[in-house]
Amino acid sequence: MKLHLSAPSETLIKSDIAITGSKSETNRLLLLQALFPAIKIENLSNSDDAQVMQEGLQISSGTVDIHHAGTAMRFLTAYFASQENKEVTLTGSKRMTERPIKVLVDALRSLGAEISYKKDEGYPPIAIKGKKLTKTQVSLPANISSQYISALLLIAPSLQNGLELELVGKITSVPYIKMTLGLLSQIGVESSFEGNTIRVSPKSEVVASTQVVESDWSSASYFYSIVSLCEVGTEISLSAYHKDSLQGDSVLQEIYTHFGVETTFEGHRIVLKKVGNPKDSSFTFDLANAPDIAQTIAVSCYGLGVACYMTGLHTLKIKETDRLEALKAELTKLGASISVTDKTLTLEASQDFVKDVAIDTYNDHRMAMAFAPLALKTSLYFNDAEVVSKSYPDFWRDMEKLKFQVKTV
Ligand SMILES: O=C(O)C1=C[C@@H](OP(=O)(O)O)[C@@H](O)[C@H](O)C1
Ligand SMILES: C=C(OP(=O)(O)O)C(=O)O
Repeated sequence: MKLHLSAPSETLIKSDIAITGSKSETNRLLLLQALFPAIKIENLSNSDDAQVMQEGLQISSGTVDIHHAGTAMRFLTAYFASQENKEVTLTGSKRMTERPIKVLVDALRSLGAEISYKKDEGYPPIAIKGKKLTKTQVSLPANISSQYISALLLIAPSLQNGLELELVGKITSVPYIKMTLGLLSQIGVESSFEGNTIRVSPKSEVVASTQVVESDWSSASYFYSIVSLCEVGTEISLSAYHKDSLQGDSVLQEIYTHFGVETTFEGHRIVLKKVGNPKDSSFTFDLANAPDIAQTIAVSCYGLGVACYMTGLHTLKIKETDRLEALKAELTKLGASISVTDKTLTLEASQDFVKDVAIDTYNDHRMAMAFAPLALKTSLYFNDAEVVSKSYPDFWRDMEKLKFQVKTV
């Protein structure tokens, strides 16, 4: 589906949007629910990634296709490896077969798991014969993806003696590890995270509880970007959020103050208000703790005509696409001066927006959604605009609620 997107006729926006549950929290809780059926979940993410996770958890044998969902791939690998009577092949989209899984497979094998590669060593598809995992200690590199660590932590309470993880190297995407431990704590599982060691206690059953998923902060990022590019006075409210979020992307509240966006809580709604212009002409951000909002911020900076230098982007190359190269290609088409390394991005200040560029989305939901706010500066086309469903199926409908003109072409 190709879309044409142009700005609302009025760029002083006042609107309310409801966002569904965090896909990261949802996919963790779905796995925990499979291990501990006393858990009930509310405000589930309606994303494709949560859907494939739910479907995957129903299967006991045969092939599970998790499409583009990184968390589902990694979390289900650990789950099936620890389930004695299940035997599956886990596969996914072409891109998924290029996203590394060796660190997790090695760690699970060292715990006693039986996993083999069906094609390329180190990458999906993988065949898993579930087994009772009896070892209790494992050491793994922590600088490639935190999802490997979260996957092990999620199955840890179901192992007879719990698990001790030794994290080697610089730990990346730390808030996602803390989110996993936070959710374990919410269901009554004890853990500790000191230095490079994480310990999780075993738990044979949990007390029945209803876990209400907080809405997705990564999805909120696109509205932060929109508000930053609108007139002073613009106000968008989003539901439902907490001040004490488990999601690292809630750092948006702080980051967007630099671009004149103020966040206030009204009960469980956040109100994003444009109160002024960017405080500087050049910004530096380290996004090692919040990699999923890098694209949003880069495009906001371009739209605002400010320069930015971003570090901590080493995980971007192995996500839905090589996000650094994709950002470079699409921003360059729009007229930007941008350079990237394998972990940084440098954008020069400029405000020359080429009109009606067709943004390529590279099977990456965040490429589409991150560029959409730029329609406030110049009209754009989006190729394969349906990619948004990976995390936010209602995205284009919500853009229409804000009175953006969304036309299928
Ligand atoms: O655990 C999670 O839910 C996630 C962890 C992050 O991945 P990395 O740890 O690979 O950076 C993030 O990019 C991804 O969207 C979701
Ligand atoms: C990187 C992402 O997802 P995943 O790794 O779970 O595919 C994302 O949603 O930005």
